[in-house]
Amino acid sequence: MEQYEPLEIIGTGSFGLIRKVRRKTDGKILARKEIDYRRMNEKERNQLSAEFSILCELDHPNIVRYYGRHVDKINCMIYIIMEYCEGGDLSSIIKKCKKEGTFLSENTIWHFFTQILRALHECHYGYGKNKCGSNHSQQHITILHRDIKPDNVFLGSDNKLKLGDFGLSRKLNLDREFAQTYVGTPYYMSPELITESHYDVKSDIWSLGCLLYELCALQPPFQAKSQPVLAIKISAGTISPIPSRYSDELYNIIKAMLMVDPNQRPTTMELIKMLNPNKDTAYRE
Ligand SMILES: CN(C)CCCNS(=O)(=O)c1cccc(Nc2nc(OCC3CCCCC3)c3[nH]cnc3n2)c1
Repeated sequence: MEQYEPLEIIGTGSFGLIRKVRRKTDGKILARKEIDYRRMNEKERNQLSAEFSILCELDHPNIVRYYGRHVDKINCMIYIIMEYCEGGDLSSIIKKCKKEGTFLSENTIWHFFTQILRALHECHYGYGKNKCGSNHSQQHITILHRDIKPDNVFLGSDNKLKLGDFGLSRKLNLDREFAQTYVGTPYYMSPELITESHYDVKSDIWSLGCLLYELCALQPPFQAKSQPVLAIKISAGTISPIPSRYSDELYNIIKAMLMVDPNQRPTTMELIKMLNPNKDTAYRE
């Protein structure tokens, strides 16, 4: 018996669609990603199973919660059940500011940044939660999100930000090999991807820098009409100043994350310490 009542479609993507559903047992509203796996090639099927194994590891208040999955063999559909975020995505919030000619307050930007940073810290340095009973013990795993952008950050009903859509993420095994192929949003593509096409934790930091810049300026730091020109701007790494209403501290953190040399970019731990220099409990809830 289907335990979820389908409601309206929230949005569609390359994978299929995401729909609001109501759980019949307790009426809880959830989000369901619906994928027709007939249309998937081998690589996409592998990426999907990689996404599942990653979703099982992650359990954090600032990461979209994963409730489980169902395979409907008759209709060749795969369903991924996740937490529904009623506040919509950050890209909608940015669009609304642009339309109204308003800016986000510095407080709101720090509040948003701190939460996305905690989510990314969990991905980069968290311990697998093996919620799906996979064999490893509490072992350190590194998960690269690889597609951090305003469309993938949602506002939950607890008014907390949630990093979502690990559809392109990668689990790095212990020797931290580089994830080879890069996919994701060209705007937020890091310089090292343009040159050597290696992706690692510092590439997520670059994308986080682009996101923080866009929360301030309401537009990405690097823009161009064509990919080659965009690549040149990204490799040069020169950014226009953010609106003067924001503090130097905010601009300095953005500049640090947008250093062309990945080694000069801070890790999530260093960023957390910058945000809370005195307290050492910054990364705990
Ligand atoms: C780019 N957007 C403007 C698209 C319009 C759609 N509005 S919106 O701002 O995402 C929006 C509006 C209201 C509620 C929600 N809640 C929500 N959305 C998800 O995914 C959205 C989906 C992601 C892939 C691309 C298509 C959209 C969730 N995934 C897990 N929990 C989710 N909760 C989102």
